[in-house]
Order: sequence, then structure tokens, then C-alpha cells
Amino acid sequence: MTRIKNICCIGAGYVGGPTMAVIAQKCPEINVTVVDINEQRIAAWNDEDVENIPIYEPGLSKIVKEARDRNLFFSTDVDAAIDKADMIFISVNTPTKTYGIGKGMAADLKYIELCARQIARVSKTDKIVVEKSTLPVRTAEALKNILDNTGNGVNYQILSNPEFLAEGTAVDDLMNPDRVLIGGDLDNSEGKEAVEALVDIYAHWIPRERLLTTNVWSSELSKLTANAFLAQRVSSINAMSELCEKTGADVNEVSKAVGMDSRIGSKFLKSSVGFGGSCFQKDILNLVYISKSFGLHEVADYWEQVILMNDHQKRRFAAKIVQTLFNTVSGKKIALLGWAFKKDTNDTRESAAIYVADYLLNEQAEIVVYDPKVKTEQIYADLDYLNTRASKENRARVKVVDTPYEATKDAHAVALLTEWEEFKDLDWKKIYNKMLKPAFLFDGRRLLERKTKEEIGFEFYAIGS
Ligand SMILES: NC(=O)c1ccc[n+]([C@@H]2O[C@H](COP(=O)([O-])OP(=O)(O)OC[C@H]3O[C@@H](n4cnc5c(N)ncnc54)[C@H](O)[C@@H]3O)[C@@H](O)[C@H]2O)c1
Ligand SMILES: O=c1ccn([C@@H]2O[C@H](COP(=O)(O)OP(=O)(O)O[C@H]3O[C@H](CO)[C@@H](O)[C@H](O)[C@H]3O)[C@@H](O)[C@H]2O)c(=O)[nH]1
Repeated sequence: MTRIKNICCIGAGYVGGPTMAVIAQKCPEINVTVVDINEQRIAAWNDEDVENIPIYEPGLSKIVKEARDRNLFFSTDVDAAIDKADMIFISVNTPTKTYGIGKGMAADLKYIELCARQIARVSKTDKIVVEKSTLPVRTAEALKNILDNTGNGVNYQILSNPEFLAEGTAVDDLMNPDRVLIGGDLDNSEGKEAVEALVDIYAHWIPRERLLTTNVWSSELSKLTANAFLAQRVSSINAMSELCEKTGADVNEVSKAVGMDSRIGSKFLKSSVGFGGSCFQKDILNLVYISKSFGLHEVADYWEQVILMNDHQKRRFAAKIVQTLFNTVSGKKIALLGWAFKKDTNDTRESAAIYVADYLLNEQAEIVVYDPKVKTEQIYADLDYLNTRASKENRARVKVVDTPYEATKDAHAVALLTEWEEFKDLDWKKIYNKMLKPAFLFDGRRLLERKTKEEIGFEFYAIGS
């Protein structure tokens, strides 16, 4: 059996960093080198103070501290790491295309292709190449084509090993996954051996029955399917939240009642201001694009509705703020609590907060943001990326502050957009006292208790009730 001694992972992001840290911790006999072209990111992974690593995930810094410079290395020398490795994970970003054919829908595979060409150029010994990034079904075929036709006669086995970790719980998800999916060429002995080599790595800490092997195409498509199903549950409950608001039903009660049916299950039925994150929207759009490209228009329309519902939910929440504040927020100060797309992460990609802020800025509001983990520059970068207004104007009209009390002082309204635990325990009486009256509080996460907030004096609105 092939025993892996050296792993290279291309891409030191939210997936590459935590995944490789856990593999290194659990497999001390394997050298793991995570490489990236982003020098700043690699420098941060190597920062002497392990609390400064570039990704915030509960429990991650401890693992990095244990394994770093023992058998876990971070480097910008991509060629050297490829050359040395017997197994190469590709964990680069696969964003939605912003140009050309498939613009706004298809996955942009340029970074994947660059990796493949670099691997082909550098490799002198046989390699197992593992797709860790989320990819359209049949990408492995294109990878194989590039590797076999531009390489130096090296033999490549391509595996698909999509990652199912969720941000904020990445370490727990990696330590104790529901399943690990490995797709490979099971009809051929070399393919089987490659699959076994990867199974063997995960078997260091995951029970074998949770290591699921399939053909490559099923593995690639299962990742998109899992995200589509998860996002669809959120859009489904969010659709019901609007109906709840019209009828006097409460979405939390509906969600509980529905989720207690063991056929439905209780997870992922929490109504919110809309799902965010780097994956759901991108992966569903990708699924829609693939379906359309096969002429499956009904399939495409079915999944696209999940995104349309999500866009509606974000817009609806922002519109509710404007409406409630007597149909104008022009010149009014609105405090946004939370900017990350969910709690326990500093990631803001596709966060609902960005869209709510943009909507309110279009209505001429003055915005003040507090988030415990997101850096000020990130907030401005997120708004600038939308290109709705000049960067100078974003900086003039959005303030980022260090405490929730500073954010809410003299505000007309507070909107809670990320479900950070600390927001539950704020001194809400103190906040109320320093706000303009009537003091409006909009809970986009169903985090706060209505009764106590109304007793304090807030005009309270919570999604789905
Ligand atoms: N973020 C998640 O929670 C998550 C979970 C599961 C799967 N995924 C998938 O995993 C993939 C990576 O996601 P991410 O969130 O880690 O992305 P990311 O943007 O955080 O990290 C990707 C890294 O790859 C680097 N990179 C790009 N091209 C490179 C190249 N040619 N050579 C070296 N480095 C290069 C970038 O500089 C970046 O640091 C995506 O396909 C995503 O869909 C993400
Ligand atoms: O009941 C819920 C559950 C989630 N969300 C929101 O949905 C978004 C996504 O949350 P989550 O799925 O927990 O985080 P991600 O890190 O985006 O993880 C998803 O996307 C990853 C990238 O593909 C996959 O690996 C994970 O399995 C999949 O859960 C966030 O904005 C959440 O606030 C809700 O509004 N209600």
C-alpha cells in the first residue's frame, strides 16, 4: 500500500489551513506543508504569536501551536512543496465567475487550472492529486487532461475529497465529521490504491465506517448537493418567517414543531436575516449553471429559487427597518451589531450584514458597526466590493467602533445581524437609555428575548414573529 510521507496543500485559506492542521496533528509521521501565493497570509500562519494566525476558529490556534514546525509548515515556496509531496491537496478558492461565459453563475476555475499546470510543470515523481476545493461535477476530467498532457510522464491519480466543515465549528467538524467522502477511480487498481492511501490518513482518527468511497463524479456532485439541501432548508424556513409575520404564528415554534418530525430533523431550521458565507450562494449558482448547461431548465429554476428567496429575506429585513422608522432613515444613525456571516468566525464573505448596510446607505442612513472579530478594513472592503458608491463615501458614512455601547449611543435603531453569544448578555437597559426614543431594536437572528426588551422600553421586531 502507498504510505504517504509528504503532503502539500495548495491554498492556506479557511479550508486548507484548518484541514491540514488537523491532519498534521493526527498524523505526526507525515510532513504537511501548506503553501499559498499570498505572502501576508503565510506570514500570519507563521506568526510567533499563534493567536495572530489569519483565521479565527475556536480551538484552531492550539492545534497549530502543537504541530507547527514539528510536521506542519506554512510556506510560499509552492514549487518546493509540490516537488517533495506524494500527495497534493488543491484547496484554492473557486469563486463565482465575474466575467465572460457563465458570469455571475459558473465557478471560476482559473486558480484550479493554474495549480494543475504548476503541478504538471514541477513534478518529477508520481503524485496523488486531491481535489479539496468545491468543484463542478467532472472537473477531475479536466485536471487529468492538463496533468497528463503537459506533465513529464509522471503518473497522476486524481481523487475528489470535498470538505464539509462549517466555519465557526471547523475544528469540531474536522475532528468528528459525519462522514468523509473520497471519490476515486475504483475500477482500477492504481485508483483504488490512491483511495486507500487517503482513507488511511483519515483512519488515524475517524472510524472506518464513516469513510465513504465513491466514484469521482458522485463525490464532486455530492458536495454541491449537500450545500444546496442545507441552503434550501434555510430558505424554506425563511419563507415561512414572512408568513408567520402576517399570521401571528411564530417561526421558532413552527420550526420546532416541524423539526421534531424525525423525517425532517431539527437542524438548519433557524430563521435568519438570510444565509451568507462563501459557499451556499456560489455552490447553488454553480449547480444552476451546470443544470442549465445540460438543458435541465426545470432543475435549474428549482434551485435558483433558494437564492431568490435568500435575496428577498435580506432586502425584506432592511426594508422593514426603513418602514418602521417612519419610512425614512435619511440622516438617522443605525447601529449594526455583527458583521460576520455567522458567529464564531471572522469571515464576512456574502454576509447578510453587507447587503443590509448597503440598502440602508442607499436610504441615506448613517451606519455604525460593531463586530467582535471582524477588522475595520474588512468592513470597508466588503462595501467597496459592491461598487454601489465611492470608497470615500463608504468611509464617511460608515463608522466602525470597538464596543457595542459606542455603536448604539445616540442611535435611532439597532439591528442585530450576527448571532454572537455576547449580544445576549449586553446591558440592554444601558443601551436603551443612551439611544434616541422611540428606541427600535431589530433582531435578525432571533437571539434576543422579546419580553425583557419590551419591558425595558424597546420597540422590538424579530424576524418571523
Ligand atoms: N470556507 C469554507 O467553509 C469551505 C468549506 C468547504 C469547502 N470550501 C471550498 O474550499 C475551497 C477553498 O475555500 P476557502 O474558503 O479556503 O478559500 P480561501 O479564499 O480562504 O483560500 C484559498 C487560498 O488559495 C490561495 N491560492 C489561490 N490560487 C493559488 C495558487 N495558484 N497557488 C497557491 N495558492 C493559491 C489564495 O491565495 C487563498 O489564500 C473553495 O472551493 C470552497 O468552496 C470552503
Ligand atoms: O438554520 C440555519 C443555519 C444556517 N444559517 C445561516 O446559513 C449560513 C451558512 O451557515 P453554515 O452552513 O453553518 O456555515 P458555512 O461555513 O457556510 O458552511 C456551509 O458551507 C460549507 C462550505 O461548502 C460546507 O462545508 C458546510 O458543510 C456548510 O454547512 C450562515 O449565514 C448561517 O447564519 C441560518 O440562517 N439558519
